Amino acid sequence: MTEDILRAENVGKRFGPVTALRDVTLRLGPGEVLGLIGDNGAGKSTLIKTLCGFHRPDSGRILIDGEEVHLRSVGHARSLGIDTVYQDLALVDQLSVYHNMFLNREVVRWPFLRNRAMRRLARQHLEEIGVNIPDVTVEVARLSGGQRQAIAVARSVYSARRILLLDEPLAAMGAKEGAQILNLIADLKARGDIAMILIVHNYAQVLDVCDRVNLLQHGTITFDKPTAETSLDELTDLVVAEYRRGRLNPGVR
Ligand SMILES: Nc1ncnc2c1ncn2[C@@H]1O[C@H](COP(=O)(O)OP(=O)(O)OP(=O)(O)O)[C@@H](O)[C@H]1O
Repeated sequence: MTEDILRAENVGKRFGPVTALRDVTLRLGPGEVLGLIGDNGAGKSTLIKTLCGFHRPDSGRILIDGEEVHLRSVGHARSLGIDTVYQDLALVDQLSVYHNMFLNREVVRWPFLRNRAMRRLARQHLEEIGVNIPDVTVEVARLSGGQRQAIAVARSVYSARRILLLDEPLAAMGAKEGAQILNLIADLKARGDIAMILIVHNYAQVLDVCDRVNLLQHGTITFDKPTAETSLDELTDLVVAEYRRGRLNPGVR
């Protein structure tokens, strides 16, 4: 069996009285695309933020290539090859599109930033993925939600080296932009050298682009199957059943 590139074992995370993650065990194989689904508040974002070094787990452990790591920060995780696209984006509103695309990895010929090169590369990257931003020098504050999302995804896709975590990359996207991002994820997957975990609410999209799917319920993974062995009906039934149970037994957290 190939070794998992990323693994969480019995990870727990609490926020005061709320148990956001309970005994989460998750694995990600090299080049694999894992879809993470679950109800609102199930703990999906908390799990991504724990795997990318933003939150420290209260219990359990995280392993990269079979070796336990203690992620100290997002920067530390990035240095180990884990890049993230957050739900709440982390673009700098006052900076231009191209500056945002190269944030923290500016093209420099010491001591000067190579603005012209960054503008050209930003234009080229966006064009390659079919995202239409007419002017890469405008501040991102002036762009639509979908365009901002596209820039955040494009930025990570071009800098990702081993593991890319995407928290709802398709939120705030129109159908066309969403399809472009899905194509981009499919292209990256075809390259075969980047493993991804993807939070997506649309199960048809999960089945389209992911190799395996995990369902998170009340902070625990309760379902883990290759997408080839499941269906839209099964995924929908799981969530409807959970919804019924949750409404009948509130406070199970
Ligand atoms: N920083 C925080 N402080 C306190 N509670 C938090 C914090 N982050 C998350 N939570 C709580 O942890 C639980 C899981 O939240 P999380 O955002 O991980 O869920 P989610 O599955 O990503 O939901 P959604 O699909 O709505 O984004 C929720 O009850 C949430 O209120």
